[in-house]
Amino acid sequence: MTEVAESASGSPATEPDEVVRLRAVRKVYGGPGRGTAALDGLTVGLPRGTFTAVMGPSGSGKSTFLHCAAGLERPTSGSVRLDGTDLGSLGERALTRLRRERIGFVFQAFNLLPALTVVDNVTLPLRLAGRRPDRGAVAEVLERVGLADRRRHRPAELSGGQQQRVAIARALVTRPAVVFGDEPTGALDTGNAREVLTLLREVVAEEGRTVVMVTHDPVAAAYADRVVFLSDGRIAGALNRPTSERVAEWMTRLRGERAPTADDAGAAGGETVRELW
Ligand SMILES: Nc1ncnc2c1ncn2[C@@H]1O[C@H](COP(=O)(O)OP(=O)(O)OP(=O)(O)O)[C@@H](O)[C@H]1O
Repeated sequence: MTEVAESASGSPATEPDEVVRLRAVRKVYGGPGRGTAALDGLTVGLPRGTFTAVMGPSGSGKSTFLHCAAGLERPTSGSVRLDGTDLGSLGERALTRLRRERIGFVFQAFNLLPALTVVDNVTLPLRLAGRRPDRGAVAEVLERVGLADRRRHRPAELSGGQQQRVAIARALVTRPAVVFGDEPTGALDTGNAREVLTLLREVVAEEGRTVVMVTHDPVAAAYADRVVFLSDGRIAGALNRPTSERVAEWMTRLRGERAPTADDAGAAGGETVRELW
């Protein structure tokens, strides 16, 4: 986890190297002035080389956050920077190119093409981007996800956990600035989920990749360096070095009548929003 060095004045001496920065992001479906805001002025930064889990009650804005951060949806107002690029300044084609080249996605459904072999599924994003897959890089990524001996298999010949590892290899093969996961373990049994989460942890710890994962599962969230909690489209708080028990406590409070207070954050070993952002 990147720590921000404090100067004598108490302000950060150096900015953490942030891969993603959302500033005052608001997203209103159905147009401004109508409906409620799925994101309501959200400001958050995600340091490079960290694993962040995003949690919150149903409807709190997790998917909308992920979609805005990854350039899949445009905010109604506010800004999103990804790896130094202001996404709002990009037209549709440039945004599509940035998504292909700088972002990896892993979803709950593995979204593999059934007719293609493992290696062809993994290299698809490169080929779509008009790049020739580098054999060494592909072999390396298959080795990383433990599927070097399955390269000629088709998805139907693999377990769910193996299929999700193919999807992770596909997300990693472009060496993206950030990998976004939307419930990546939601369709897996406990053992396969643990394998996939361990793999995500390893690519962060050993390769310095940045992973951001939406999850409903406190056990999954405990694999992250930090859990960011959303409530009603806002940041409700965050936990560094989370345990599943503390994450579950936070979720219980967030599902209750009131949002956690600074006292709750202290009691749960968490940090208040002000301390983090
Ligand atoms: N395309 C859409 N059109 C209209 N409203 C939407 C759309 N997508 C999301 N919303 C609304 O925005 C709010 C936030 O939704 P979002 O899917 O981001 O929440 P979530 O935390 O991911 O929920 P869940 O855990 O149930 O998946 C909800 O009130 C939802 O109904």
